[in-house]
Amino acid sequence: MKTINVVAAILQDGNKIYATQRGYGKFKGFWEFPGGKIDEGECAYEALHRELLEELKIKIDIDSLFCTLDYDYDDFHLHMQCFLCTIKEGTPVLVEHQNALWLDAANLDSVTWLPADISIIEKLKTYLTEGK
Ligand SMILES: Nc1nc2c([nH]c(=O)n2[C@@H]2O[C@H](COP(=O)(O)OP(=O)(O)OP(=O)(O)O)[C@@H](O)[C@H]2O)c(=O)[nH]1
Repeated sequence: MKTINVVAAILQDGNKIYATQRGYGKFKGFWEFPGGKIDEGECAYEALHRELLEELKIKIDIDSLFCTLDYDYDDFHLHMQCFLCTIKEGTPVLVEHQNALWLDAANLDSVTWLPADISIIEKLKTYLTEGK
């Protein structure tokens, strides 16, 4: 099975995280962290800066790696690196996504996350409530 390497931004503003809703494709309507595939020749950081500029028209600061994740979808293996980030410049504009929400720990379960993201959500709740 082919592996795709993806980077995702866990955008933080105080105790809230930015969730975006996919606007196209097989998982249209599911919620995710903004980001996308690492292109050939790019490092993870370059890919994340590029994706956030393309998808949301924002410049970000990448603060730290929150987690890496491996997940088997039916047709590919996902390897995803998730970074804690903050917005450096701009206000998000939804170029590809159909909706977006700032969610705190109590509301993280109020949307339907992509299957691979469910394990991150549990970890994020602990991080947001206990700071670890
Ligand atoms: N961005 C993002 N992708 C995720 C998450 N969780 C998850 O399973 N994925 C999967 O990772 C892949 C990322 O691809 P993408 O479609 O966002 O990437 P892209 O913008 O480079 O793609 P495209 O232009 O080829 O559609 C998708 O298959 C998506 O379902 C997540 O939280 N954020």
